[in-house]
Amino acid sequence: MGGRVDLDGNQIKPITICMIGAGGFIGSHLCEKLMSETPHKVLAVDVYNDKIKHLLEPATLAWADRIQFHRINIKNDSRLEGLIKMADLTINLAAICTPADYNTRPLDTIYSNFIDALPVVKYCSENGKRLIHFSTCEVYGKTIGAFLPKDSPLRQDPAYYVLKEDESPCIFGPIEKQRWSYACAKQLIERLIYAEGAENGLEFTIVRPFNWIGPRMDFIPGIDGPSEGVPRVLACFSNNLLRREPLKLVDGGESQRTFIYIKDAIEAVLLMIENPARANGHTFNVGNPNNEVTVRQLAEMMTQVYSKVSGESSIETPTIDVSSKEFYGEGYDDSDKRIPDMTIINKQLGWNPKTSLWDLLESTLTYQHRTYAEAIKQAMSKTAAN
Ligand SMILES: NC(=O)c1ccc[n+]([C@@H]2O[C@H](COP(=O)([O-])OP(=O)(O)OC[C@H]3O[C@@H](n4cnc5c(N)ncnc54)[C@H](O)[C@@H]3O)[C@@H](O)[C@H]2O)c1
Ligand SMILES: O=c1ccn([C@@H]2O[C@H](COP(=O)(O)OP(=O)(O)O[C@H]3OC[C@@H](O)[C@H](O)[C@H]3O)[C@@H](O)[C@H]2O)c(=O)[nH]1
Repeated sequence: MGGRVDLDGNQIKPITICMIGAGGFIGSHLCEKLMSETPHKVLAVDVYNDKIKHLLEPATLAWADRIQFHRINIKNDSRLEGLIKMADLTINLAAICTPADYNTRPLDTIYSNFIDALPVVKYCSENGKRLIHFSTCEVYGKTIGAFLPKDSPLRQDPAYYVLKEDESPCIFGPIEKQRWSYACAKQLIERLIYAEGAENGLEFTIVRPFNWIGPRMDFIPGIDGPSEGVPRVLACFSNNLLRREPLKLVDGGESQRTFIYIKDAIEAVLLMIENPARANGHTFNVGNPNNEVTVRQLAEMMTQVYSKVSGESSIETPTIDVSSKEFYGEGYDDSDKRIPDMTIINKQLGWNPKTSLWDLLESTLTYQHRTYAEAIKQAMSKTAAN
């Protein structure tokens, strides 16, 4: 670890990072990377720590003196400012960020993504601390192309769908489509952070993740999360595959997404952490434009990959269609297509994603099978016995 240098050839000095939401999917991978490959210290803040337990115990771990867990709900805990003051950099990951919540718990969603983030921004600004804030690709909303006639040739023109940090508009649906409560709250906190930078000199970086996926994402309903819970698509489809039930395609599975392997994305975050002069004042798309699929194609690929890694044949009817109203309830809406432009992150940090969709699904579904297959079998035989 000694002699590590940044992109400009300068020695990297160890820093202390206050990581809020460190116990979540992205936080757990970021903590792992920081512990295994850097000398930095982490003050890990979250209400849960199950996903980072392996980094906190036993006390004999090589990095034991570099990571500390603080069980804090940032909504109402006065210890937060002290931790931000102790750190050189704050990374805010805390949020409600599963689409099933946006239209069913819009108040919690808006409070979590805007109101609860306000003190974090304020403490960083007042104490002259650097902030890396996690926003989302959802701030772009729908593409301009989505409003063109279905047969318009302009739909093929990247100018109408590639999402650029410094050019693309943010296009949300009407207020009664509460799906956009999340995107809108994230957009406003981005604008506030930007304004703190412009008016009060806050040193900030905004990250817009484009569907990062991998091990430890969300939960498997009825195993390590509520049976009626609806996680993001990777965990929904994993759950269906593990239970040998059809994968549900919302509104025909026509929406398009680009998926990036969590480990590629974490490389980008580490570059931001260690190259402040290149990252400050910027908003970065972090995604993999080469991994675009429709949700239907994702379902088909996951079915094939799962069959390979589990050794089980796939079921006769691998997918079924379901309406968004049935699946998510009233007020759901969707982003049609999400291709990140990579110019800015490439220029500032020289970063590019590496892992193909097939490869990232193979390693992720191998993890899902190893972690959950036995527990699902037991849970299902218990239900059958009752
Ligand atoms: N995973 C993605 O592809 C993706 C895409 C776009 C944006 N993001 C953003 O990245 C961030 C992290 O996402 P993730 O996928 O790791 O989600 P996650 O739900 O796994 O992690 C969020 C963590 O924040 C914690 N948290 C929430 N509210 C808190 C509070 N009041 N006090 C303390 N801790 C709290 C949760 O307990 C959880 O561990 C979020 O801001 C999300 O909006 C993620
Ligand atoms: O079982 C399912 C689950 C989901 N889907 C569809 O799959 C697509 C992807 O769904 P996800 O649950 O991963 O969530 P989305 O990509 O819509 O939003 C995500 O984007 C970026 C982040 O800010 C959040 O993590 C989340 O809002 C959507 O079109 C959804 O309707 C299904 O067809 N079936």
